[in-house]
Amino acid sequence: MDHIRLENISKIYNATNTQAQVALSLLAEGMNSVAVKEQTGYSVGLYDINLAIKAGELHCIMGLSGSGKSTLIRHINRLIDPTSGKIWVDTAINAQTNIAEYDSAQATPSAQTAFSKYMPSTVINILELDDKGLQQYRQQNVSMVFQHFGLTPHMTVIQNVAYGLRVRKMSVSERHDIARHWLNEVGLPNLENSYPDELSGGMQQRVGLARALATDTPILLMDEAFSALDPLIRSQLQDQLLELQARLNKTIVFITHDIDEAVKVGQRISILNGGRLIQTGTPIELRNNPADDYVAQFMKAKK
Ligand SMILES: Nc1ncnc2c1ncn2[C@@H]1O[C@H](COP(=O)(O)OP(=O)(O)OP(=O)(O)O)[C@@H](O)[C@H]1O
Repeated sequence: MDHIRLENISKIYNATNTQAQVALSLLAEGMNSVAVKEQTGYSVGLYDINLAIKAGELHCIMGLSGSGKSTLIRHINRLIDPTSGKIWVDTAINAQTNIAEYDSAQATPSAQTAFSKYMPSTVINILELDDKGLQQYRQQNVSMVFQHFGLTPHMTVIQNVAYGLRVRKMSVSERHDIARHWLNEVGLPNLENSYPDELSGGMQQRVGLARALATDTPILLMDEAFSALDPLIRSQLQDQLLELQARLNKTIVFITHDIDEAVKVGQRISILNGGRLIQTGTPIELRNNPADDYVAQFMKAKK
């Protein structure tokens, strides 16, 4: 069952719609994003991305610097709006959904038609949301873990973790109970009254993870979340994420430029190059059947 589907998503930065059409036409003719930038002056974030992310999968987005990874993930919570395309999200899916049951209850002849034909009321194009709808979508469906943690320095650890719950009409003690639970889950009990700068990088990112998990959203976006950490700590957090994912069953979109990390944590990996989606597959599919040299080089670089 698809949870998120990007349909013909393109993003041309700093261009009006008319200006962007010039860049899009060149891209449609096969010109690469560097040449398009040289010729038009516009940066290509993404071009014609079609990608379905399944409910409950940990999906890695891989690619070199500038390939469009951050641009892609930021479309899913609409920190960035595309130049063109649609973004479908099934808002009926939550982490508690028994995906197997849900799947068999839906007649799904193909992934392509499942969204529009069989789940019309819960599958929404998030680009059509108004401000209130967008706020609600963000609160209920999607949370994010950032590369540089993004913690608020003057708040204690527990206040940081409970922060996302403030918008829900919950008492402080309720919010703190939930925050305490998640701090425990990420292996950080007894640090609730510390401040972020008293913690190591690895601990700060555990707080970032606990904060994202505390909101109980079904979609978790992780943008190079472990990239700033030492290899050993990074590996521990990868293990912890896999262990949590096995229990929580969230849909996780995980950006990394490290193929070893992608192969370790990703059930499927999508590889971007110059704003284009080159290939999506399991690590084994990518290794055995790379779509081009770029993918082959990545898979060869794997330790
Ligand atoms: N705000 C912006 N204005 C103009 N161009 C941008 C902007 N953000 C990104 N770009 C361009 O879009 C392309 C994709 O950038 P993006 O940051 O999505 O790539 P990335 O794969 O996440 O890179 P990195 O690994 O370095 O973070 C790049 O050419 C970049 O220069």
